[in-house]
Amino acid sequence: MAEISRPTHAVLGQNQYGKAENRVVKITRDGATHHIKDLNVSVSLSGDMDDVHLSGSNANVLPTDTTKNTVYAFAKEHGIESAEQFGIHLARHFVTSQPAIHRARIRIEEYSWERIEHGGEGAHSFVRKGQETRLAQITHDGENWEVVSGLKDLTVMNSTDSEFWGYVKDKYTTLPEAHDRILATEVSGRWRFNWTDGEQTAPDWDESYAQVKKHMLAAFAETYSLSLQQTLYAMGARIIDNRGEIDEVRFSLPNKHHFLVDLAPFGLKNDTVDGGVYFAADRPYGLIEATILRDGAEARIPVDLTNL
Ligand SMILES: O=c1[nH]c(=O)c2[nH]c(=O)[nH]c2[nH]1
Repeated sequence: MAEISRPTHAVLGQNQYGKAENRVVKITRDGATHHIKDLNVSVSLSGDMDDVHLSGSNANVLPTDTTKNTVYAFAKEHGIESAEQFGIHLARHFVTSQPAIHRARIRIEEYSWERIEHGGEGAHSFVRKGQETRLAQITHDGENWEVVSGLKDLTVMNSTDSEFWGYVKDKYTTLPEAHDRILATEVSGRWRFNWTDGEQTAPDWDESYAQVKKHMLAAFAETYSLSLQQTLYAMGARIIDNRGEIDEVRFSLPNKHHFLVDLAPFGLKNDTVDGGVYFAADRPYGLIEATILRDGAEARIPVDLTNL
């Protein structure tokens, strides 16, 4: 092979590779009753990959095509118990079976389906749930594990019990103070587990997810809100206080503004008191983001959740 000359001033930095967005749908048959797991799995591997970048030798490269095949083969051979468990299994496989691969990161989006209830035969018809997308990211370096679970696109609204006033006013401030407003957001959240040692019993991933979502929604509903920031903190703190397996929570919450429409030109009074008519603005939107940590824990979830 011809030696490729190296640029003199260039040094290879962080690199990773793998097959992104493997869409895998697994049907499990239990007689006439079927079950669906519908995932989007992205594999990212790193390790001794200098040669492939610097000299073009592929001797250490497990093809991305193989990583794709592994995702499908594992779904068939081992099934998909939960996104987290499937990701752990894949990450362990890549790191332990390939000497040149020292770190595997598996990202999974899970789309949920619910059964179509009908009078006919069989239980094999489903409708895609329009609610949130469940997320999981599993990282393994041969020794430690990091599992971050989450969700996105969970839209929630409180039609009262929200105020926003007492804020700083400068010469550009026009926002009227609100003593009864709509509070709506599309929750994007991530939470990091303190399970890092593969020898220790792993959490029940599905139960944990269900409980985190329950606490998050209960805190949203039950918090009398003086700002979306306050509601966000209440949501995160409630998770930390109720779920001992979680050390860190991060939220990115767009404030989905609802503005009372001025109906005075039509002789109509429009206020919140007797049920208002609102304009639901899609942009621009306030964007409120924060991390809530267990006391003493280290922040590891990226600040920008689009990077996870
Ligand atoms: O809950 C809110 N937090 C803000 O920081 C803010 N800023 C704003 O204009 N409206 C709101 N609402």
